Amino acid sequence: MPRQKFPRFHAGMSSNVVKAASPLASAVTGAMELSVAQWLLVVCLVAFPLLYEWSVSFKYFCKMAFYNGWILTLAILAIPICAVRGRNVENMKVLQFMLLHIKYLYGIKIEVRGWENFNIKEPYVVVSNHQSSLDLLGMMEILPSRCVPIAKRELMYAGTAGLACWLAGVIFINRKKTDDAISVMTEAAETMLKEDVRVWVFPEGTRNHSGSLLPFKRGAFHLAVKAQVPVIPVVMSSYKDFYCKKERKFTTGKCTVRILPGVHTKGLSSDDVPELADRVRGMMLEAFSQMSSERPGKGPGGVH
Ligand SMILES: CCCCCCCCCCCCCCCCC(=O)SCCNC(=O)CCNC(=O)[C@H](O)C(C)(C)COP(=O)(O)OP(=O)(O)OC[C@H]1O[C@@H](n2cnc3c(N)ncnc32)[C@H](O)[C@@H]1OP(=O)(O)O
Ligand SMILES: CCCCCCCC/C=C\CCCCCCCC(=O)OC[C@@H](O)COP(=O)(O)O
Repeated sequence: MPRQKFPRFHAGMSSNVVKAASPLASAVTGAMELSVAQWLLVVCLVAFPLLYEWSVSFKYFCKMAFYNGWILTLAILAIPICAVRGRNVENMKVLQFMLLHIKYLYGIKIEVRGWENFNIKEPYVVVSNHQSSLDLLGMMEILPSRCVPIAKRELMYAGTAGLACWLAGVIFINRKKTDDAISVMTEAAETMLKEDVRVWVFPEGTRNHSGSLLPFKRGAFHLAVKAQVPVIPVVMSSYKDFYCKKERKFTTGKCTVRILPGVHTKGLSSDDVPELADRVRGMMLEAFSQMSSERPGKGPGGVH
């Protein structure tokens, strides 16, 4: 004879009794039924917002991780769209369009001054200061049409972002091999004229958040002199009020981007490059200090 199976209702019955008795006890019983994984999830869901609001560093890491992760994700969408055209500077418009909203996500207000200085039909070289990877926001705000940045070669290997950059015609240079970098930039001078392309260079050659400008590398100026095209300096104001890598600070804030009048290079030769580079750096430093002193409640001493 098959053994009769009795429904095992004892546990259920007792919990029903408890549930009826008190909602608190019911919650406790419910919690006791959670698996370890569910417990971990609950702890994370509670701890994350608390930690995010309480710790400035945690907030900084989350915001930076999301910034990079979001760009890598957007690049997944951008790649097939760009791939239709193949490697083409027009693809930079796709990247620009897809990146423009990020400033809203981060509550960064960008004010642009000097738009009229970009009203030049011929190709030119844009040179700008380089504080952090957040420069991408200011860059995308004003990027002229058919303009490609020069970037360190390592960026090409940054997963989907690297591929998207390559498809958009970003010029990669190997900073460890000066001769290679120079020959890539010499080729760029020819391409600028032949294909009506503008080039964006960070003449400091690396990120610098010291509150001033590093000495300029000369590649951008050789490039402009070789192509005999103007150099247009662009200055992004200090991020210090809302972003500081050292202090792990990243809040909302405002950045001013100033496009300065172009500096002509017609008739200049490579001998004139050091003087040209110094002159442009002087203009940018002056604009940078001026913008810093305009910050509400801050004198020029506010910049370190
Ligand atoms: C929706 C999805 C989106 C996904 C992705 C989104 C991304 C969107 C795209 C955005 C990309 C943004 C990328 C930003 C990345 C920024 C960077 O990577 S910055 C770092 C790279 N850039 C630079 O380094 C540019 C500035 N550097 C230079 O110009 C340098 O001069 C150099 C050419 C790299 C060489 O540097 P170095 O080796 O340090 O040597 P120098 O001392 O500067 O020069 C030595 C010597 O050579 C002369 N010289 C330099 N350049 C030239 C030249 N073109 N022609 C001739 N001669 C040159 C120089 O004058 C020196 O000689 P001198 O006698 O001492 O004067
Ligand atoms: C599967 C591989 C995953 C790789 C993950 C890489 C994460 C990067 C993700 C997104 C890239 C965002 C593009 C940001 C563009 C800005 C680049 C930038 O600012 O480069 C710094 C360079 O100018 C100077 O470098 P150094 O200061 O000399 O150092």
